[in-house]
Amino acid sequence: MAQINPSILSADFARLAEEAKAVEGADWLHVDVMDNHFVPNLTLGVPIVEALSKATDTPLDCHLMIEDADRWAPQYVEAGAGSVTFHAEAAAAPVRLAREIRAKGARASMALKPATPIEPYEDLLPELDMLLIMTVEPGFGGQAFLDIMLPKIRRTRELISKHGLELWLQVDGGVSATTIERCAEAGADVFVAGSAVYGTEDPAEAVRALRAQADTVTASAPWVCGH
Ligand SMILES: O=C(CO)[C@H](O)[C@H](O)COP(=O)(O)O
Repeated sequence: MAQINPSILSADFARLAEEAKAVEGADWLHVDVMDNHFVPNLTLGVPIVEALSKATDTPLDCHLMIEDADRWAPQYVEAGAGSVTFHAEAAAAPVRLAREIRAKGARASMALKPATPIEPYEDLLPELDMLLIMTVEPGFGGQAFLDIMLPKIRRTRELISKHGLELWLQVDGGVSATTIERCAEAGADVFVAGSAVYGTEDPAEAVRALRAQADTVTASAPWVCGH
């Protein structure tokens, strides 16, 4: 079954606890951590992740768009994140970092910006629980989906199948009712959606509708491993 992870980047930051509760049927809550260095935007850090983890039963999927990921990522596990995604472009030692995240008890995930190819990371895939392919340049919600990322999603799904891995394949950026099926057909099974969830009157219903839409594709996909 497809997973839908609402991105709190599109939520009301003055009411984060309520906004987290508004999507409690979601699989994970996607938390965008930005440092104004790795991306040209600044959001939140460890103390807010710690507070959010106490405010909701939905597990936190923390996406670190920050420099010096090796130093900071383990602190997000300690703050309560169930999954921590670091960027390949920001990690000095991605294998060591993924092992540290797993050893601390969270799922380890690595993200690729649009211009970063998957091929140099093929041998690292067994070290990861999830691979995130950015379908916009990271930094802001509400951007248009980059169709040119679909071949990379397809190639990544082929590598996952080739190695027989149970790795989740997440897409983030511009995911909506008009793009989610294309992502699912290409091989994604975890979908981050910001404005397509929080930009609606009923965020919980938006999550259900997106999941149902993605499931029309993933239900018959040969690569679904029943998560
Ligand atoms: O990581 C992100 C931006 O860097 C956000 O998660 C993403 O953009 C979600 O917003 P939307 O669904 O509106 O594109």
